[in-house]
Parts: sequence; structure tokens; C-alpha cells
Amino acid sequence: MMNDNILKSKSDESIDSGVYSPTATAYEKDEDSEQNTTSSLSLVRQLAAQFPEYERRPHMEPFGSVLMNPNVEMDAERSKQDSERVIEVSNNGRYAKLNTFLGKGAFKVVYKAIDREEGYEVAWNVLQVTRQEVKALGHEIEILKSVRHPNIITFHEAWYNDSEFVFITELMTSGTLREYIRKLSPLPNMKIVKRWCRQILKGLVYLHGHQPTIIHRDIKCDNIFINGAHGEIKIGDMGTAEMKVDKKYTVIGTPEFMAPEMYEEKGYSEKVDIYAFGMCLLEMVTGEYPYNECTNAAQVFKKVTQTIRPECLSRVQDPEVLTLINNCLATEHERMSAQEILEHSFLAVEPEVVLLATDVGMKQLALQVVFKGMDKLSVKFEFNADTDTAEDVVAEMIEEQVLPERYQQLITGDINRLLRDLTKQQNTAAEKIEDDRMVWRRENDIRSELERAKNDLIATKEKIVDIEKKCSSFEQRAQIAEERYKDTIIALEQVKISTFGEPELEAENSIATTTTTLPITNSEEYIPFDSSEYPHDTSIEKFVLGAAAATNRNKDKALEWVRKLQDQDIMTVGDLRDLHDEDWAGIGLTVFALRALKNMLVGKKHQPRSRATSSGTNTPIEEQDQYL
Ligand SMILES: Nc1ncnc2c1ncn2[C@@H]1O[C@H](COP(=O)(O)OP(=O)(O)OP(=O)(O)O)[C@@H](O)[C@H]1O
Repeated sequence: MMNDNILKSKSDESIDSGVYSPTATAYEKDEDSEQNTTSSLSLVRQLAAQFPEYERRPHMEPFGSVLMNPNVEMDAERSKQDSERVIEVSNNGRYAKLNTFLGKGAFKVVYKAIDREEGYEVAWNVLQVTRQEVKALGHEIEILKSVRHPNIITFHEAWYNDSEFVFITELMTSGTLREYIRKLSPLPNMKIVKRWCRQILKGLVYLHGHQPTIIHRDIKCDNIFINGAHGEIKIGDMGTAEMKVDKKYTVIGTPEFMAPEMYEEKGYSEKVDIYAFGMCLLEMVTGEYPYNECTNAAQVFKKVTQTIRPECLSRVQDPEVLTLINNCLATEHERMSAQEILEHSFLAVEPEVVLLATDVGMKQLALQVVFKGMDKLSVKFEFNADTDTAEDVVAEMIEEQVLPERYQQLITGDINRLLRDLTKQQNTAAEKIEDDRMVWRRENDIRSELERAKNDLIATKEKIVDIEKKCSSFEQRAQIAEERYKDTIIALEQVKISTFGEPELEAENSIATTTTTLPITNSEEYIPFDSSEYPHDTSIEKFVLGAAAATNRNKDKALEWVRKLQDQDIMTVGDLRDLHDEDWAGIGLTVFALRALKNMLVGKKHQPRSRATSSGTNTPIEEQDQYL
């Protein structure tokens, strides 16, 4: 991009690779370059005819990957991971290239670097070129070195290194204007657009006013860079710039931004930069790439040469902006110069009143009317907020011709706004003091409430401990009472037993269902009895009658027992002896009857105490049994 020849070869490569890139292209046809046989127009037509099917790349994509060193991508990826470090140093030792990748275009890759002499950061641009191509660059480098303007990226130094052409330029922190427009989504407001336009135009005024005139030839939002911190705008990518000694003929630039006369063979002037500026303004206010509706270069070419405007122009709403863009896209002669646009009412700077200083009471003010962007006009004056009025002071300055009359209303309004802001500030300060006091009082209240709550908490905790203590003493007492209750029950049982005999008697009302319900034998109540009286084969009838007699049961009762036993196939004493404990329960006899039989079997003799102690009436046992 440093030289048209380079560009030609680059664009040829692009064509060969079958990729159309909407970036700067050049087709040589200079007045003094007669060796070039192909006319620029026919080249473009050729392009249109040969590659109509090639899709135009989305303009946001990084261009030119076909020209890139494959290691670049890896370097870039690596640089993201590593912390910043020096990876290369220029031969003179002044510039140190860092591993921080800034971006890449169709032609160059850009890294961050350090200028060790000045101690500031710079951009290290790398271009893949041949030695022959480098030779032709000398002239261009001279142009770039001579350019010094706050709105043009400064060119510091260049050298050739193997197959690389390296040049050091000023570093821009926030990338290109195109990238930045996307960040201000949906669209930058008009104040920002105007600020950007003023800076771009100032750069163009400088280039076009240079002796000899310099034509940039590739003005587009991709080639305008921004320092976001201060909203500073600079024109970059001066590689296509060319001194205008006479009319220029080289077809160079980015199709969408190239004025129709650039495609023609009649020559063009610095007004091509104004045309491109118009397209930039269109992109700023619509957020759309001009001729986005076209899918290839040929379509763009066709529309431009037929003066068909980009579709997005119809979406420009501000009539002033529309008029300005239309003027930029008009014929070369109709187009305004950069200086004229700068003075256009759309971009005309409006004054602003700024407060320089104030006394403590905010009464005695030092004010200044500043015409931003117009370095010449600025008026400082004193203002007493108690005695002066904005209307009087401004009228006085107009009378003395310190200020142009057309700004009277605007400046008066600005001063009044500033005074209102100051009063607001004072009120806010007073409110703040009152607020602080309130906060302090409230804080105090909260603190004492907190203290009270704390004390309550401590007292409650103590009460809880007390209650817990009481509870545990109640528990102990309950346990003791329970123990006593159990002891009493046991004692009661003892008394019952000693008074009424075995507790099993109470079970006489029920049929014994388990062996555990069988009464415990009490040695005091039974007299040993010889079981040998009843050998195994003794009939059950005989045995039962014996047992009944031994326990004073009547015969009927005994026969009832016999029947129940025989129902269970128990016919002999042997059968009875063979019974397991659980079988006894299944016979269906009363607990008393069972015990009488069992005792009889083991050779114990029942001796009812009641008989010995009673006054002739039956014991409860007997009564129950008889009842049963
Ligand atoms: N001076 C700079 N400061 C910071 N970043 C830069 C600078 N110059 C270039 N870059 C970054 O490197 C990228 C590639 O630069 P540039 O677009 O100028 O390359 P190019 O090969 O000339 O591309 P093209 O011709 O397609 O516009 C830019 O998009 C930008 O992100």
C-alpha cells in the first residue's frame, strides 16, 4: 500500500486467489507511466466481467488473510495469553516490538512497540514486500515523514528487514473509527459525529493545503483511527497518499469510497478525498457500509459510474447532514473543499461558557466563552452572581464587539444555566450538611436501640439459663417420683400377693393364651407330691380327677377338663407330658386348671392357703374357678 506498484501486485494476488476484498486497490495509469498498457477503466471492467460471482466480503471481517504470514495468527493468539514482552528490537535499538497484536489489514500486521528513546508506545507496522518493491518506497516515505498534523497519524521511521518492510507510526489506542462506531451502538449522536468530522476535515485541510498538495486517496472509516480517552481522531494509512504535482490518474482506493472520476481517465484532484469523506459521514450517521447492497466490486463500480447513490443515503434523516453528504458526492466541481465544509453551518462551532474559577461563596466567578475547535475565539470575563445578570453582561460584550451578536441568546442562556448549576450545587451542599446531620442523629438512635436490644438479649439469655436449670431439677424430681411410683407398685404387688396369693389368679377370668401367662410356682403354696403315682400310660381321666381332687375341684369341673384334653387327643399322662409349653396354651383350659395339672405332673401338691386362713367362705380363686 506504500506504492501503487505494490498495490497492483497485491490486488492481482487477491484476484488470483478469487477473493474480492473491499480494500484499497490500484490500477496503474499515470500520465508519466506509459509502460502500463492496460487502461484503468478496462481493468475495472475486466474485473467486473471476470469475477461477477465473487461475493463481496463482509466489511467487518479482517481482510487479506491470503497475504498473511501463517505464523501471524498464532503469534496473535499467543500474545493474548502471554503478558506483554519484547519480541523484537529494531537494528538501531530504538524500537522494541511487543507481543501485543493490534490488528491486521489486507496488507499489514500491526503490533504495539516501545520507543525506547522517547519512552512512549508506538505502532510497529509490518508489510510483506519484495526488495524491488521496497526500492520504490523511498519517495513515499519522504512524503510521510514530512506530514506533521494533530489529526494525522505521525510517521516515525521505516526500514527493510528480510522480506518485511517495517514502519513505526504513532499508536492509536481505540482502533479504527469503523470499529468504534459499532461500539456506540445503535449510532453515535450528532455531537460526536460533528466532533469527528471537524477533526477529519482539519486533517484533510492540512493535507490538501500541503505544498505540494497531498491526496490521501483511501479515506474511509477503516483508515481513520481514534484515541477513545479524548475522542481524538487521526487519519492513518497514508500509504496511498500521493503528492499532487498535476492531475492524478492512478485508480486507487476502496471501490465504495472512490469518486467516479477516479475510475475515469481524465484525472482527479484532492476532491476525491471529499467524496470519500462524504461516504464516511454517511457511515457515521447510518451505521451502514455504503453500497452494502452490492455483492461485488463490479456492481459498486457500475453504480458509482452511473451516479447511483448508496441505498443507505435514503435513511439519513437530518436534512443538514443529507445536504452536506449530497454535496460531497456531487461532481468534482460542485464539491466543497475541506475548509468550506469545516465552515459549513452543520459543523460551525457553537460557543460554550465554562467556569474557570470561583470564590468560596460561589459569588465571584471567572468565566470564559470558548468556541470549541476554533482556537482563535475565546473571551474571559469576571461575573458577580449577586450584582450582575447574564443578559446585561452579554449585551455589554456584544456592544463592545467582543462577541458576535448572533450568539447573544445562546451565551446568555449558557451563563444562566451555569448560574443555576452553581445554585443547585450550593443547595446540594447545604442539603448534604443537613443530610449528614440527620444521618448522624439516626445513627445515634440506632446505636442506642442496638445497645438496648443487646441488654435485653443478655437478660433473656440469663432467664433461659434459669429456666433450663429449673427444668432439669423438675426432670430429676420427676425421675425420682417415677422410681418411687414403681417401687410403690412393686410393694403393692407384694402386699397383694401376700394378702391374696399369686397374681395369676387375676388372670383366671381369661383363657390362657401363652405359656407366660402360666402362674409362677410358689414353693410355699405347694407341697411336694410323688409323680410316680401316675405312670405314662395312666388314663387322662384318672389323672385329671386326681388333680381336681388335689385342688378341691368338683367332679363336674374335672370332667370338663378331661373332655377338653381328650378333644386335643390327650388320652394318657404320657401324652400330657409330651406337650410343649405352647401346646398347653392351646388346650383351652383356665390358667388355674393348667397349673393344677402341671403341678400334678411335676409332683407338687396344691395346698390352698385360703382354706387354712379363710373363715369358711371360698377364696376368690375358687370362686372364680367355680364360676368358670
Ligand atoms: N497506528 C495504529 N494504532 C493502533 N492500531 C493500528 C494502527 N494502525 C493499524 N492498526 C490496527 O491494525 C489494523 C490493520 O491496519 P490497517 O487497516 O491500516 O491495515 P492495512 O493492511 O493497511 O488495511 P486496509 O488496507 O485493509 O485498510 C487496523 O484495523 C487497526 O486495528
